[in-house]
Amino acid sequence: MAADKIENPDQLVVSDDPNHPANLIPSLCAKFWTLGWVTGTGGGCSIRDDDLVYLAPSGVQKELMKPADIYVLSLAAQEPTFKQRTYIRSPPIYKPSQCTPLFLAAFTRRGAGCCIHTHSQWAVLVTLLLESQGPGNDKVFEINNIEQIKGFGKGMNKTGNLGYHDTLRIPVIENTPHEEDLTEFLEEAMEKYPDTYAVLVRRHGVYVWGDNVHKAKTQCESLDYLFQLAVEMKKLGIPWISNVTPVGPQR
Ligand SMILES: CSC[C@@H](O)[C@@H](O)C(=O)COP(=O)(O)O
Ligand SMILES: [Zn+2]
Repeated sequence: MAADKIENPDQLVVSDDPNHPANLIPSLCAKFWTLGWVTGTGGGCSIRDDDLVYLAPSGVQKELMKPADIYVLSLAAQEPTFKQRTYIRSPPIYKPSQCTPLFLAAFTRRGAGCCIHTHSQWAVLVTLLLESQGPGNDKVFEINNIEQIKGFGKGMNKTGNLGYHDTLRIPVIENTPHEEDLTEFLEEAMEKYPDTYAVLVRRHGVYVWGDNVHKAKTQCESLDYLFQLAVEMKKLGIPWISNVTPVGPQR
């Protein structure tokens, strides 16, 4: 529905459907909280339904959010740079998530339907391990020959998922004092790694997106599994990249 045709914006966040974005954001964040992804108000999640983007408020306990707390904006109604954002629906007592411009980058530059931001300690530890490998800004997490890599799509406009022997690459960007200043770095990483579905933020966490909620969640869970595994592998002195020879028919 066109944004200017919406008569009662509050109705945008009222639905009996558990899969409605205004219900899903709170229920997903409650699940993510149990994984340590969105504790202490950090992290979050946003969902796009066609032109409408559903967002959480800033600085709230993300696991306790209610549908009535959700912001809604129309992508078409924004000015081209997305710097001055207007909302169709704003809950009275909050500000929108500081992660909003980063979520919007995933929606507009990648056509994503959902973007998840976690403060998972595994993600942070991976950035610290990469940092300890020496100076240089061009850090990338790389891993291959692990079954869970199959949880990732091959990339934008590509069909199918990565294979067991493929190398998964996740770029790392620098953290900034203000969340929205990360946007420029995130967009640069998206351009440099056109097939990536995630970007790590040094000493902060990770942004993961997908074509829809199911894919974003699958990729975020797969990545967290791989980050944890990678930390344990490092402790055991096992490299993240191995030259296992493929066996069986290659398809
Ligand atoms: C614990 S403060 C974390 C924030 O600075 C930010 O990184 C974050 O993840 C959440 O921002 P928010 O504006 O609450 O949605
Ligand atoms: Zn954050």
